[in-house]
Amino acid sequence: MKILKFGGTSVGSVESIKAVLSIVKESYDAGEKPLVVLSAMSGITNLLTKMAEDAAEGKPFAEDLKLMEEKHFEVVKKLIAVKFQNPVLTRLKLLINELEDLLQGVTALKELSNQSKDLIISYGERCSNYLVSKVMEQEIPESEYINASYYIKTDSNFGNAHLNEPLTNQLIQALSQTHADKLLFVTGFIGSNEKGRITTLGRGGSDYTAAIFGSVLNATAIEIWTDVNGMLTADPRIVKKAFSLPLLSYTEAMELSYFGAKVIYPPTMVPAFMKKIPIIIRNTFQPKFSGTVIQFESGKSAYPIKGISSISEVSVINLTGSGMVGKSGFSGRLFTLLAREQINVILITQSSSEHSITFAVNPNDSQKAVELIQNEFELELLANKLSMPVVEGDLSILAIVGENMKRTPGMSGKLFHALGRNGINVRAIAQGSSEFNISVIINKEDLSKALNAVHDAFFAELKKTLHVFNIGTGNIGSTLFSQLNKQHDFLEEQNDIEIKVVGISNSRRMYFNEDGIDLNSWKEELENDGEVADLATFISKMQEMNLPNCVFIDNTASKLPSTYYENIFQSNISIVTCNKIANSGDYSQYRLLHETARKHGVDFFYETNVGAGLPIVRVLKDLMMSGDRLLKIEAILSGTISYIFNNFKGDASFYDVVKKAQELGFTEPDPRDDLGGIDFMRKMLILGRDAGYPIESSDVELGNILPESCLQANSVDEFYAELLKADDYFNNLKREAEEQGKVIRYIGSLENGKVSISLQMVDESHPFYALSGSDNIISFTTERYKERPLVVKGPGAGAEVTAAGVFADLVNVGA
Ligand SMILES: NC(=O)c1ccc[n+]([C@@H]2O[C@H](COP(=O)([O-])OP(=O)(O)OC[C@H]3O[C@@H](n4cnc5c(N)ncnc54)[C@H](O)[C@@H]3O)[C@@H](O)[C@H]2O)c1
Ligand SMILES: N[C@@H](CCO)C(=O)O
Ligand code: NA
Repeated sequence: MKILKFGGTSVGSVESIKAVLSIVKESYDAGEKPLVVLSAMSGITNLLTKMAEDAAEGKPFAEDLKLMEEKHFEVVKKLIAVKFQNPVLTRLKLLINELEDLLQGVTALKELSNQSKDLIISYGERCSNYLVSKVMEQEIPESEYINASYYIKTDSNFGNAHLNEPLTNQLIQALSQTHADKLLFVTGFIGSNEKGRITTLGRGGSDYTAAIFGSVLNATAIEIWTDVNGMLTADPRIVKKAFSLPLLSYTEAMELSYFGAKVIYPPTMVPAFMKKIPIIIRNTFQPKFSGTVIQFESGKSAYPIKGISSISEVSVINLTGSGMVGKSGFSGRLFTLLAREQINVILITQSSSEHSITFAVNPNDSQKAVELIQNEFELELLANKLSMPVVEGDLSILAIVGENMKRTPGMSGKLFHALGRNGINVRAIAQGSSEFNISVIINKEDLSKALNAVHDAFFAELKKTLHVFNIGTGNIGSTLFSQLNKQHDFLEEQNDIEIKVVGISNSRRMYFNEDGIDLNSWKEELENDGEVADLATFISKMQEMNLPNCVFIDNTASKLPSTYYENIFQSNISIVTCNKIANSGDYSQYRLLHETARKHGVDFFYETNVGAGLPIVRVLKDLMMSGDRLLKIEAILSGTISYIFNNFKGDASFYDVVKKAQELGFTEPDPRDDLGGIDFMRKMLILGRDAGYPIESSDVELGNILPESCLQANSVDEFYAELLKADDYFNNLKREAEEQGKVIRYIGSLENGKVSISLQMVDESHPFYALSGSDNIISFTTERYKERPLVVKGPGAGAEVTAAGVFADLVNVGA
C-alpha cells in the first residue's frame, strides 16, 4: 500500500482538489490501495489561529468564520452533484457551528489555552478531509473520512505533542483491519491525549501523520504531494539553473532541508526512515513529473554533490580566550547551556590554535546567547581568561551537500576556488564530521552571487546547451529551423552554445527526441515518427522531460499557446515568441506573465513582436532600464501596409499588391489582421506597456484604411473578393495623395500613454515620407533623446528577418 499526503496548496481550491482526486483515483485504479492524508485547505490553519487569538482578545471573528465556511461550501457546490449536496453541507455547517461555540467560549473566558487552540485548529483538517472524502465518494463509494485523533495517541504537550507509539500502532493496525477495503481520507496534523482531548503534532505535522501511518502499515512508499517539482539543486528563486533532483538519501535530504529547502521537515520523516520506506516528493500540479525519491541509499549521480543550500540570515558569535576556549569541558559547558535554553546552534567552527570558537545562531537568538554566556562564564570573564563575546550580523550560510563528497577529493578546493574567483570573502568554514556537507559563512550581500557561482562550479557543463521546444512550423518556424541548421557548427565552435531542438509541433502533428531532432529532416520525422498534435500534451511532456536550459518557442499566431505561458514559466522554462497575442491581450495578463517569468528567474523574450528582427523592444527596454523617460513614440510598424503603399503606384491594383505582400511572407496568416490595423495596434500596445503604461486595446484610437465592405468580410476569401471590388476606393485615395504631392502612410503614435493609429498623407518634409519596401520606422523621443529622437529603421516583416530575430532572442536566453 501507498500513503499519499497532500499539503494545503493541493487542497487549496476547486481546481487543485480536482487534481488531487485524479491522482488518488489513478492510484486506486492501479490497485495501489492508497491511504490519503490531507492538510487543511491552504490559509485555513492561519485563519483558525487568527480567529482563536482574536476571540481571546474579545475581537470579532464572525467574518473570518464566514470566509472559512464559504471556502468549503464552494467546493461542495462545484464538485458534488446537487442531489448529494445537502447532507454534506449540513455536516460541514454542524462543524462550523461547533467551532463558533468554541470561539464564543474563548471570547467569554478571555483566555486561550494551548488545549483550546489545538481543538480549534483541528477543524481545518477535519473539514478538508471530510469534504474531499465526500467528493471522492461519488466516484469511489469505498471512500471514508477518518478523524486521526482517534488513532494517533500522544502525550498532553498541546501544540507539539509527542507520540505514544505502542498505543498508536495498535489502533492503526486495528483500523486497517476493520477498514481493509476502504479508501481512507485521514486528517493530518492531529492526535489526542489519553483523555481523548485533541492535540496537534507541531511543525510539518501532516507529513508526520503520513510517516506514522506509512510506518505502521509498512507502506511501499510515502508520496508527499506539494506544489514544487521535488527538491532542487538550489533555491530556484536565486539560482536560475537549479534543477530538480531525481534521487537523494535520507541523510542528504536532512542536510539539504536543514539549510533551507523547505519542501519537507525531516524530523517528521523519521518513522519512515526507520523502516526504510521511500519518500517521494511530487507536484500535484504536474503529476506526470516523477519528482524526487528520498531513500536509504544515496545512489549514483553524475555530479559529485547533490545540492547547495543556504540560510540567508545568521549571526555569528566569536569567543576567544587564551586560557579557556578549547580546553576540554569548555565547549561542553557552552553548548549544553545553549541547548538547555533552546538556542539552536546552526554551525560551529574552531580555529586550530583552539583559542577561539565561532558559532552561528538565528539572529533573534544572538542577544540572549551573549547574556547567557556572560552569566555562565562570569568568573572567567572577570579573570580575563575569556574575552567578551563578539556578535556579527548580516551573514549567511552556504552549504554543499552530498554523500559522494566523501569519496571525491578536491571538493572543498572547488568550492573555495569558485568563491574566491568571484571575490566572495569566506568568514568561517565547517565540515560536518560525516563529510556530507561543507558549510561556509559569507556576507549576506554575497549570497546570491555565491550560490550561482558555486552552482556553476559543481553543476554546469562548460558548454551551454539549450533545449528547444518549438511550436509553429509555418513561415517563421520552418525558416528558423533552416537558420539554426546552418549556424549549428559555428555556434558550437565559436560560442560554446549548442542548440538542440527536442520537441516540434504544428497544429497537426508533434514529435519529440531528447537527443535533438535532425534539422535536415525534421519534416519527415514529424510526419512519420510523430504523433497527433495536442498542445496540452506537448507542454506536459516538455515539463516531464525536465531538461536544463529549456526554452519554449511559440512561432504560431494562435491564442491557445498563450494560455499556457504562466504554467510554463512556473516550471522554470523560458519563452521566446514572435506571437504577439500573449503580450497584447488584457493588461493584467501581460503583467502576470512578466511577473511570473521574473519570479521564476526565467527569460521572456519577444523582440519580433515589434518590427520583426529590428532591435526595437530591446532598445526601449535598455532606455527604460537606464533611467530614461519616454516622451513620445511615432512609428510605422506594419511591414505589410508599408509594402502596400510603397508599391501601390502606377497601374498596380490594390488587390494585386496585397496578394503580393502575402506571397512575400509579410502578412499575418490572416491578412485582415494587418489591413484592419489589429496587428499594428498590438505592437503599439506592447511598446506602451513596456514603457510602463497600463493600456488596454480599448484605449487605442484606431483609424481605418479599409472600406466598410472589406471590414465586414467573414472569411479571408470573402475579404479578398471584397477587396477586388474596392479598387475605386483605393485609387481615389492614391489620386488624392498624388495631387497634393504626398504619400500615404499608416502612422502610430504614443504620447502620455495615449495610443492612436491613423492613415495620413505626408509630404516630403515628413521624416516618414521616404520609406521603401516593407520598412518599419520608429522614433523614440525621450528625456535624453529630446532634440533629435532615436530612430530605428529597416525591414520590419518577412520570414528571414523575423526568424533571425527569434534566433537572436534564443541565444540570449540564460545569458
Ligand atoms: N511574417 C512576419 O513577418 C512576422 C513578423 C513578426 C512576427 N510574426 C509572427 O509569426 C507568427 C507565425 O507567423 P507565420 O507566418 O509563420 O504563420 P503560419 O501560418 O505560416 O504558421 C503558423 C504555424 O503555427 C501552427 N499552429 C497553429 N496553432 C497551433 C497550435 N495550437 N499548436 C501547435 N502549432 C500550431 C500551424 O500549424 C503553423 O505551423 C505569427 O504570430 C506572426 O504574428 C510574423
Ligand atoms: N504582419 C506583420 C509582420 C511583422 O510583425 C507586418 O506586416 O508587419
Ligand atoms: Na523587433
